[in-house]
Amino acid sequence: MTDAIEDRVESQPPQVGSGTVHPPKKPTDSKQLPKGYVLDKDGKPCRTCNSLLDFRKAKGMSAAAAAAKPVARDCPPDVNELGRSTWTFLHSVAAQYPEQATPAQQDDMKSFMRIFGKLYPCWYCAADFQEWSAKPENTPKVAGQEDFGRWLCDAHNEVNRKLGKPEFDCNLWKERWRDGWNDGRCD
Ligand SMILES: Cc1cc2nc3c(=O)[nH]c(=O)nc-3n(C[C@H](O)[C@H](O)[C@H](O)COP(=O)(O)OP(=O)(O)OC[C@H]3O[C@@H](n4cnc5c(N)ncnc54)[C@H](O)[C@@H]3O)c2cc1C
Repeated sequence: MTDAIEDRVESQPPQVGSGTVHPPKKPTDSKQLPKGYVLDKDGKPCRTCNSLLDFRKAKGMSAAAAAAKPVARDCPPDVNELGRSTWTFLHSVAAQYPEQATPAQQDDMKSFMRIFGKLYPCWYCAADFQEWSAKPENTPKVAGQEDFGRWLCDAHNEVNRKLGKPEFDCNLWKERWRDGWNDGRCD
């Protein structure tokens, strides 16, 4: 590992706009950044760490212009689109996971979640997820579909709580992600 990479990995990523937590390496004028705006590990604007609105404002657009500009569908995701797509993928993986997983499938799932936690492309989301799932009571439950689906629902609810969103009723995870709602609207 080169010095430059070591430095980047070991240094705390910068957060500006929420009050200076860690100064960016390439100084940015924090007064121009929206409150709570998160920079990437190199101190540059980070699209997958922020809402599109804040990303636009950080690039100098007024709040009104940022809100009024249409959202093109074929652009890189912001933190919300990335999150929605990722949860869709993860809950769908849970919905297809075997009811009783073999030891090899359980190992695969544990590895997958461990690597997922390292690679998720919103650095502070990934860090919080890794910290939560490293606690003994929160390690992935991979024995079978019900276990894993409920564990994932709990993980998602942890993020919902952090963001001040309502918790999802985990008794309903299969209706939401596997079978469709009992009222038939997904048929
Ligand atoms: C690992 C991870 C960590 C994240 N961390 C952050 C973060 O730190 N900060 C941040 O701003 N964003 C974070 N996000 C993104 C965030 O979770 C949301 O995806 C984003 O805010 C968009 O939310 P949403 O309201 O569209 O619905 P989402 O939360 O994306 O949910 C999509 C749909 O899933 C269903 N759902 C909701 N909760 C549950 C549940 N518990 N179990 C099963 N189904 C459920 C609902 O039908 C909902 O409409 C993270 C995403 C992931 C995958």
